[in-house]
Amino acid sequence: MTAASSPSFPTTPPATEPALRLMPMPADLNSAGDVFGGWVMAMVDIAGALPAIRRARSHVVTMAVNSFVFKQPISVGDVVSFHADVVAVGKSSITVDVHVFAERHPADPVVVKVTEARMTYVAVDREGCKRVVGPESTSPPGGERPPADKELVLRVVPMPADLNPSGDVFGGWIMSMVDIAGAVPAIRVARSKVATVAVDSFVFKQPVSMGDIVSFHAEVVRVGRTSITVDVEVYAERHPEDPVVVKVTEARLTYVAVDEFRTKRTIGAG
Ligand SMILES: CC(=O)SCCNC(=O)CCNC(=O)[C@H](O)C(C)(C)COP(=O)(O)OP(=O)(O)OC[C@H]1O[C@@H](n2cnc3c(N)ncnc32)[C@H](O)[C@@H]1OP(=O)(O)O
Repeated sequence: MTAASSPSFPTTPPATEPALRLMPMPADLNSAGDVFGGWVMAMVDIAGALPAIRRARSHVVTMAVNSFVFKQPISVGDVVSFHADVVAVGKSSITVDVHVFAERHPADPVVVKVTEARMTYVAVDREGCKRVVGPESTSPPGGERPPADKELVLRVVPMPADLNPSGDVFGGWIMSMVDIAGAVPAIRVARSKVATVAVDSFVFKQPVSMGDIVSFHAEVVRVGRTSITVDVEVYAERHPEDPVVVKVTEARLTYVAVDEFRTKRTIGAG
């Protein structure tokens, strides 16, 4: 691949899996009540780095923001998908287009394009010195495969603030992300807000480490009168030089459909 041409961004989400998929929280809002632009910029930077790391098979540093356009605001409750594609590879640099879509209004879901950006990263060795990007590897990551019948609902990269004193990712972080992940399909089925009523089972099978790309796959396994039970499986992709995927957590949670007064409501009843 040679130098990147002018950005040409899609207006609808591509069929490929997103690099990141997140649900912003109230702490991510600005004073106007929309998601803070700095949050979007930070997530675009992380999302763009992921295919760059895979292509480089090493760590990368962000060299430049070539273009960045906020097309629509993002709101709390949106499920935000960051799609990222390598568009050019130089001697040590990798240019990535990131296009961001928000799914909103669970009662009548719509997907809107919210941001598009072009970012350039430089491959670095363990000492932080730039290195030449080698030939592309076409082999997929080794290890386990996420189940085809469970939807990828969230994909997140934990940060140093999410670590416990042992240096692994804090179990509470994983539990909160599983809770959010399970709520995504539950909200779609309920077509309203939901409240978590129970964690039916939760098993930490492997630790999650800094640098892992953590994917949350979920499937609705039961719909009752007011409740929705969801299975969530969590996989971590690690070791960018020789990527491998491991299953780290599995859980079952139950949510209850609630109205605007937080009172339970019958699913499917208006
Ligand atoms: C998004 C968040 O808010 S997460 C924050 C943490 N969660 C909360 O704050 C929720 C606090 N809990 C509540 O507000 C209430 O318990 C509600 C609104 C969720 C439910 O109201 P309740 O009157 O307690 O509900 P009730 O006992 O009738 O159970 C409702 C449904 O949940 C199911 N349920 C209740 N307890 C459990 C349990 N331990 N395990 C599995 N399912 C359960 C019931 O079987 C019932 O399902 P169905 O209607 O499909 O047959």
